[in-house]
Amino acid sequence: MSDAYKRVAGERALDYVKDGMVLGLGTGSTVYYTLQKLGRLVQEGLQIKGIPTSKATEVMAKELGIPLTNFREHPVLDITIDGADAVTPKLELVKGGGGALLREKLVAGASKQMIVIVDESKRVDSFDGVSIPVEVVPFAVETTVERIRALGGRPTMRQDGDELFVTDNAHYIVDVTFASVPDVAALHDRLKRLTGVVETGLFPDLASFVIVGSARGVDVVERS
Ligand SMILES: O=C[C@H](O)[C@H](O)[C@H](O)COP(=O)(O)O
Repeated sequence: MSDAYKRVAGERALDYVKDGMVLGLGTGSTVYYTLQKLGRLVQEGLQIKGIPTSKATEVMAKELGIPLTNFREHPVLDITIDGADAVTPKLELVKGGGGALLREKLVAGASKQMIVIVDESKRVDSFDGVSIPVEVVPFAVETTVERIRALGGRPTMRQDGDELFVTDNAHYIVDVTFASVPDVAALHDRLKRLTGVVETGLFPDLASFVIVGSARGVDVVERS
């Protein structure tokens, strides 16, 4: 059922899209449904341009005939539509399950609005024990992992089969859990201060609202 919930949320986000907009195109299995419908709308005449948040999304958008642009031409985007791995009632997000967190954060941060699309399984009360992706440089990665451990995290290097997972930006991902995350922004800041950390998958304040797909249809959740 989760795919049906992803579809309903992913498609609903397009109700907010209008002719002439520049869109941030997120990454993942929920955005998949947004892209499929966006491709159909473009074929029917909708005039938009997109900036993809990953190579995978770029490939899919091109296959679907969605016109693409870049930051040089459009440094400010109207709306980014993207998924998430976990969402709290304050609309704090964990992202990066697909490894695209760095470009996703750059694109969302340059957008007037970020619409997050999830199925209801992504709603959590807190990030206690939730796996948080952290993008790190390969050089001295062992040291960076130990520094993350020293902050109280339980880090695991993300694998891709027998190899380490490599992001679109040629970095690694460390998936980290913390037993208790009382302050999401503070944890992001502590991780970000480590020299080997490029970016974290914690998005404390970027979501404008969240569209949640469930058996009830869709709920639009505002920050509480
Ligand atoms: O790196 C991947 C992204 O942050 C995704 O948006 C996130 O992992 C959610 O993906 P999905 O919609 O496949 O659950």
